[in-house]
Amino acid sequence: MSAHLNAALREGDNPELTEERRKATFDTRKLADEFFGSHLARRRREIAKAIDAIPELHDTKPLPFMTREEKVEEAARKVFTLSKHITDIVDLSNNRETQSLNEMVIGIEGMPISLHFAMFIPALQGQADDEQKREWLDRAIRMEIIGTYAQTELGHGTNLRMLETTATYDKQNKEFILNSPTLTSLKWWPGNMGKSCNYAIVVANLIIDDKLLGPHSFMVQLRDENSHETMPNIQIGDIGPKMAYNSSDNGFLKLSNLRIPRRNMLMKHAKVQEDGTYKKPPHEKLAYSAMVHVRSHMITQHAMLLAYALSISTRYSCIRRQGYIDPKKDEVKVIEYQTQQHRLFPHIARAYAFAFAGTESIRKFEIMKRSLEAGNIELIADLHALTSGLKAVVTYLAGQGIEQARQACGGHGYSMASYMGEIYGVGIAGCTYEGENLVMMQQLGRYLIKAVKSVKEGKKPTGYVAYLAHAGQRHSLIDCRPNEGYAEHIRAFEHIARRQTFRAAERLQKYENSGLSTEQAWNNCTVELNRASRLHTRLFIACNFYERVLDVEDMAVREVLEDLLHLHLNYELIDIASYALEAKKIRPNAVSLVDSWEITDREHRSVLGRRDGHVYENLFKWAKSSDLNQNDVLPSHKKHLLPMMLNARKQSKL
Ligand SMILES: CCC/C=C/C(=O)SCCNC(=O)CCNC(=O)[C@H](O)C(C)(C)COP(=O)([O-])OP(=O)([O-])OC[C@H]1O[C@@H](n2cnc3c(N)ncnc32)[C@H](O)[C@@H]1OP(=O)([O-])[O-]
Ligand SMILES: Cc1cc2nc3c(=O)[nH]c(=O)nc-3n(C[C@H](O)[C@H](O)[C@H](O)COP(=O)(O)OP(=O)(O)OC[C@H]3O[C@@H](n4cnc5c(N)ncnc54)[C@H](O)[C@@H]3O)c2cc1C
Repeated sequence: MSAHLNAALREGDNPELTEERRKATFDTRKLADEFFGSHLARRRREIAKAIDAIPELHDTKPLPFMTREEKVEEAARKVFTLSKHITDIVDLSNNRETQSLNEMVIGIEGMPISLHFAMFIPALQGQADDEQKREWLDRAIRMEIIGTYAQTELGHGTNLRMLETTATYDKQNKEFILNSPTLTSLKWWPGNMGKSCNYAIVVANLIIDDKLLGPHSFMVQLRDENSHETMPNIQIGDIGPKMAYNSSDNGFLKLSNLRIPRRNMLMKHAKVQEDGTYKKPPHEKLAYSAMVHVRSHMITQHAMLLAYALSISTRYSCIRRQGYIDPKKDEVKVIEYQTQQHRLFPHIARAYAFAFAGTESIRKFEIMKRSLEAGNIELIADLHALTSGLKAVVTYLAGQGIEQARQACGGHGYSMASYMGEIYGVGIAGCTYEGENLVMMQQLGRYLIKAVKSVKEGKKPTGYVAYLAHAGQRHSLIDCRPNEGYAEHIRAFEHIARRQTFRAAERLQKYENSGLSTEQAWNNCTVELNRASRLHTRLFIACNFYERVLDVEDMAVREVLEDLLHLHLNYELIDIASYALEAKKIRPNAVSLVDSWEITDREHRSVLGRRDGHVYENLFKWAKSSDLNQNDVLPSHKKHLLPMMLNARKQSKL
């Protein structure tokens, strides 16, 4: 490719990076079109330009230099400023555009209305009936009210059936009485609940006539709409600092026999009539729809966090020179080391693979939503299984990739100037929220076991589990030759996933036959089952990547994506079996592959990942701006250390 076509080339950049960009074999804009989809890629460029022109939307100082209070204030200031400009910049009905705007302006550390958009509005859309939507959804979209999703409690997050918050129906007054009967029943963790929100969808166990009917969703007003003071019978507050996400006020909530009208239970699916008659939802788990919504969107978000970390460390690896490969020549860029390439490139391939899988999971969610609107509940189980597996595998592997990217930056990677610590902290939170990863793996495990049972009954499952019914002709990878093309790799993947799934199913059967209870037998097999879920999900990601690459029209882009696909399939197979690895072809395109993510410096917030590559002068500038450098001698030094030393000196003179 001729250099002038590389959109990332600019005058005045660090020559080390310019040299890299001149080597690109493809147009980074065209690859960005594939990574994001051409509409979003174009819109992201327009959004970045619009933000450049509005100084109030820029960070007032680097976020790592701010205290928690300053971060919370900064996020609130930006949300307010954005509210004046947002409709000029993005189409509010487009989730991914709005998400990109948030990432560029506010960043990844949280903001006062994260949960409002991530769960409060989706829960209303999925669970409120038409009349309730008219009452709350429109106001929520206009941001007249700000809400959150309050489900997790101090004592229970995973096991939703044991939530202790109760909603008892009082027929006489046609009200629900919401109560937190114990310390462990306090709602704990909901984002923005501590200080920012004035409403919450509270998940509570419904009780009618002393009968426990399971978790249901209730609209609760937390604060006065004018004074923002806490409403009577409610206690709320912030749960304190966390590993990351410290711009967000995750909160606690205690409800003391709070009375709310009957119509505050979200009644699109389950219903409670005035006389207390209960109508079951058409699918038992429809009340969990907001979680499935978030899980299906988490895949692209975590692909992006991985992309942030990798573009920082790939660019930095091309300006960092250290050591020699040929002692007669200059010190080399650290990217030249085979180990550095091995450390970074498979994760670059994964970032692309995850982004494509994320686009697919969002597409599947939209299809399920439309079919549900038409009264069809068939797709719910498939989507729950798919998103449970993807959420768990992608958040875990992305976290590993971010940590490798940090280590690839050496000492400077440990400074917050790189921003790696925050990206990692935010990334790994995804392993826990929206369902702890190992628990979500078991949800997919249940689905796989059912599929095995149906294969054994002579049926042919369809969709993502169809491969379980294919007779595995080969029993060992020894027969598998990579020169038969990528389809052969996929078959090897299928073979490994199928073998593990059958192994787990057989072990489960053995324990069940031995007289153990279903639950005990299940617990004895969960390591094997989770392994099967992990392999199944990695097969899905690989397969989706393969099919996606076949669709690419631009030949230069297709070629580089095929290089990544080749690396991905081999690396993943090595990770799950033993196989050959080929990473050298990626080297000339390394910087351009990360440039294609078109992450702006404003969005990166990283000195090491600067697009222009001028790292060292800016690291020095960064260090000088530390609060600790504002005084030559720190007050704390004068107060504690200096007297200590003076005292020691005095003592030694005695
Ligand atoms: C920005 C984000 C901030 C973060 C926010 C949060 O974290 S918010 C808080 C996030 N919190 C969490 O994420 C909490 C995580 N915990 C949970 O989601 C659930 O309690 C559970 C899924 C672990 C178990 O639930 P359980 O004990 O009720 O169920 P079970 O295991 O006995 O299975 C029974 C059947 O139900 C099926 N099924 C289950 N879920 C779904 C679904 N969504 N759809 C469809 N189906 C579903 C399952 O497949 C099984 O089907 P089968 O095989 O019988 O045909
Ligand atoms: C940053 C962040 C934001 C959050 N935001 C929200 C929010 O907005 N709203 C909200 O309601 N909640 C929120 N949460 C809470 C979150 O959803 C829960 O913490 C999460 O679902 C995990 O549940 P837990 O804390 O009960 O973990 P636990 O279940 O206590 O997990 C502890 C360990 O037990 C294991 N374990 C538990 N059950 C099983 C099982 N059945 N089989 C095998 N192993 C098991 C897990 O694998 C894990 O190793 C947030 C959490 C975080 C970290």
